[in-house]
Amino acid sequence: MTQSPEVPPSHDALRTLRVALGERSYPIHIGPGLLGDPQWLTHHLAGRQVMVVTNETVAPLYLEALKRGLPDDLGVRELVLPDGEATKNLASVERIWDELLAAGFNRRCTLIALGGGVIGDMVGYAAASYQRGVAFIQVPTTLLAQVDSSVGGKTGVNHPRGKNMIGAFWQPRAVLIDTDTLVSLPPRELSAGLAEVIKYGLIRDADFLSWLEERMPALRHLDAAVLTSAIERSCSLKAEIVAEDETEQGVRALLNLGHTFGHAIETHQGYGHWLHGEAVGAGMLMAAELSHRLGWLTEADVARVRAILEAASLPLAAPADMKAEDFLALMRLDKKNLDTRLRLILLRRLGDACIHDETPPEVLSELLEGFPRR
Ligand SMILES: NC(=O)c1ccc[n+]([C@@H]2O[C@H](COP(=O)([O-])OP(=O)(O)OC[C@H]3O[C@@H](n4cnc5c(N)ncnc54)[C@H](O)[C@@H]3O)[C@@H](O)[C@H]2O)c1
Ligand SMILES: O=C(O)C(=O)C[C@@H](O)[C@H](O)[C@H](O)COP(=O)(O)O
Ligand SMILES: [Zn+2]
Repeated sequence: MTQSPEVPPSHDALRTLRVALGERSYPIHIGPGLLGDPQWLTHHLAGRQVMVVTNETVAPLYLEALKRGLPDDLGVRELVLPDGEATKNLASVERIWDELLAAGFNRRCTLIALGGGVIGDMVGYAAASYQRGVAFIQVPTTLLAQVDSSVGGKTGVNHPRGKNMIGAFWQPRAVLIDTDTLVSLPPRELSAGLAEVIKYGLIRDADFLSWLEERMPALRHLDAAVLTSAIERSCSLKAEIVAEDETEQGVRALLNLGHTFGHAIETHQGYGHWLHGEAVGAGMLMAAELSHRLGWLTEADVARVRAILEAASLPLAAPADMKAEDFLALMRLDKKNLDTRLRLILLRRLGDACIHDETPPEVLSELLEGFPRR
């Protein structure tokens, strides 16, 4: 991951990072006012057939601005889907396939995902599967999508029995992060995004964790400079991990801290009641508590995890209607598991995560039974 020479001198506030994946490498442009500026999107189009896919919340806010950043003579197609995690399913992907076929799109088409992680994951999967793979560009408009889901090429949809169970690794051609889009983001969604930002500090960067602890009020007040630095650091850490292990054979699994518990919560709730970031927030506290029970984190470490999650206004308890057995049944289906062992991402220290498949079942059960409910 390097600073790219593509940064034009006119954009002082602009940063460009690179995800280094050989011939599939791509830039992540980060800065204010990028939507609508023709120099960022045009260059990454595969050909003249372009479809922007977004949702009914994001379209009125940013679709026109995005289209101003595309050549006038393209006749860009638009598809506006319903909003919500509950729509992240194959039926929505089928709608995208149908529109592409109806418009006569061929293998040189480009899909542009404009929205949060739900749109990004679904459009990425539609791109991965349409005619066995076409180009796509991520234009993430939530904090969560800007720091996490738009980078790294995990695409897919939920199944009623399990989160993200159907999908593919398929990298975008570019990621365009216009930080101005965060001004319209509801506070609850901002907090959800902060969960994934905190995750990077917990798994790999203790200095970043301390930096975040000091700046949580500024982040929650949408301080542009602080938010941009947090986005840049998060993308940089994720790009580094993805470049090392694109298809999660090893180190990439660390990005799943809190997710084994969090995905169980989302699936149990039927998707969309708890936000992904909220479920991951509670899941990271569960992982921290378990790491303490295994003798790795101190009580003071766990208190720090709880405090930063609380400062980000994230839940510190699991759903009231979820029993330990509900967690265990869903966790057994987790994609990280090999054979019959549960594989969890735990913390040896703050800033140092590990993959662990030897948690004694009674220790896990005690954690699940004793963890607070709300
Ligand atoms: N592929 C990955 O690596 C990866 C990583 C993390 C999360 N995810 C997935 O991402 C999804 C969560 O993404 P999310 O948190 O962005 O949720 P989301 O896509 O549902 O967006 C959250 C809400 O914000 C709205 N919205 C989007 N941009 C807005 C803006 N600028 N102003 C106002 N409202 C806006 C959306 O319409 C939606 O209502 C989950 O499905 C999760 O599994 C994937
Ligand atoms: O990019 C990754 O790798 C991640 O695990 C990032 C996670 O934040 C994200 O929620 C991802 O979609 C989870 O992937 P899954 O393979 O556990 O479904
Ligand atoms: Zn996540």
